[in-house]
Amino acid sequence: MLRLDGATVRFGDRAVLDAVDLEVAEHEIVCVLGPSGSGKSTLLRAVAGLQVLDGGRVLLGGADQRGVPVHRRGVGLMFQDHQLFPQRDVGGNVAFGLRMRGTGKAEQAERVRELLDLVGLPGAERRSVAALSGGEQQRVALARALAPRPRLLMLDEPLGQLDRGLRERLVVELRQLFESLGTTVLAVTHDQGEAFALADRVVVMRDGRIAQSGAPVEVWSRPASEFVARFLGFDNVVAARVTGVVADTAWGKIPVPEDSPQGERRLLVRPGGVRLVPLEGRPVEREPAWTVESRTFRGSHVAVRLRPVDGPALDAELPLREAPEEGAAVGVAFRAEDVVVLGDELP
Ligand SMILES: Nc1ncnc2c1ncn2[C@@H]1O[C@H](COP(=O)(O)OP(=O)(O)OP(=O)(O)O)[C@@H](O)[C@H]1O
Repeated sequence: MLRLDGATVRFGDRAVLDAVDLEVAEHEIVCVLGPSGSGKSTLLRAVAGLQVLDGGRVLLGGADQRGVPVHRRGVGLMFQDHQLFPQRDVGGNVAFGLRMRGTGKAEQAERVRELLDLVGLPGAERRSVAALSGGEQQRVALARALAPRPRLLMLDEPLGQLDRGLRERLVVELRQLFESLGTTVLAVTHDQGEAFALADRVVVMRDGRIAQSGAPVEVWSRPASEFVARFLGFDNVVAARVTGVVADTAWGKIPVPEDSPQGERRLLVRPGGVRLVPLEGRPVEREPAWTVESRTFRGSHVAVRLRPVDGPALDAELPLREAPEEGAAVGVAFRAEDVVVLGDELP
């Protein structure tokens, strides 16, 4: 459906998109994720035809889009601030793309009715958009983008301004809607939760390049690099020397999965993979105690920060009944399946 081939955009001497290769298959939902300024919006704009490439190609359905204007690309766009027309009612907004294409009045009305049903606003045609809540405006913007049946729907921070509860509900609705319609979607967001809930595949960007691409569960469980791990909020990263299935670190010897990269590496320990073990009966000189520096109740678990005798702090996630008091001395063990030996950063 969509292919980017070495797509490059420069502002001055800085490549904001740096030879990006990306494919999106028909019916696939791809979310581009990355910190502010990593080039996500520029990528969308390049696909839409709002940004000219300095190098490489954008292909839609196999056809090079060089010189093809925005309205001829057959893509639907939905931006963060909705950009609804305040002087038009809901129906007028949803019908916009259809009017532009010269669709007949009766067909427009039928399609608008169908889309408002679909996005959960049945019968809202005559309502004023100014009187809608943020979530309702978002639905109208979505209906408007879907009305002309675009072959590719592109969303830029689609739920950006809404409050968290509403976002979490809408993201589930969006996914169900796109699945039932078979819509091909390319979305960008800086919110990992949103990307992981919505996407079949996530693409993590850094400085105009793709740092990792894969199914949500794959990226979550095996971040490719320290950058991706930290971007996903994993802070338990430590230098390690890996030999076979054991890593030597400032946190002691840590078991690692079989077939892990060997030698001098960075190592990620997911907080859920830290276990506490009783100190009694253990030779203290071999297994020095850790101190519980802080504990924070997080609802479903307790986040415990542990400090070794010498070395960086380690975060653990424990069930409430297992969480020790602040200041307690504990022993620590690691589950190999929650340890990831990180790959090298891209050059
Ligand atoms: N027209 C422009 N002229 C100069 N620099 C630009 C222009 N548009 C974007 N940039 C720069 O390109 C970089 C990437 O911008 P882009 O909007 O693609 O990032 P982003 O990942 O979408 O960020 P955000 O999450 O903050 O929207 C930024 O550093 C931005 O300042």
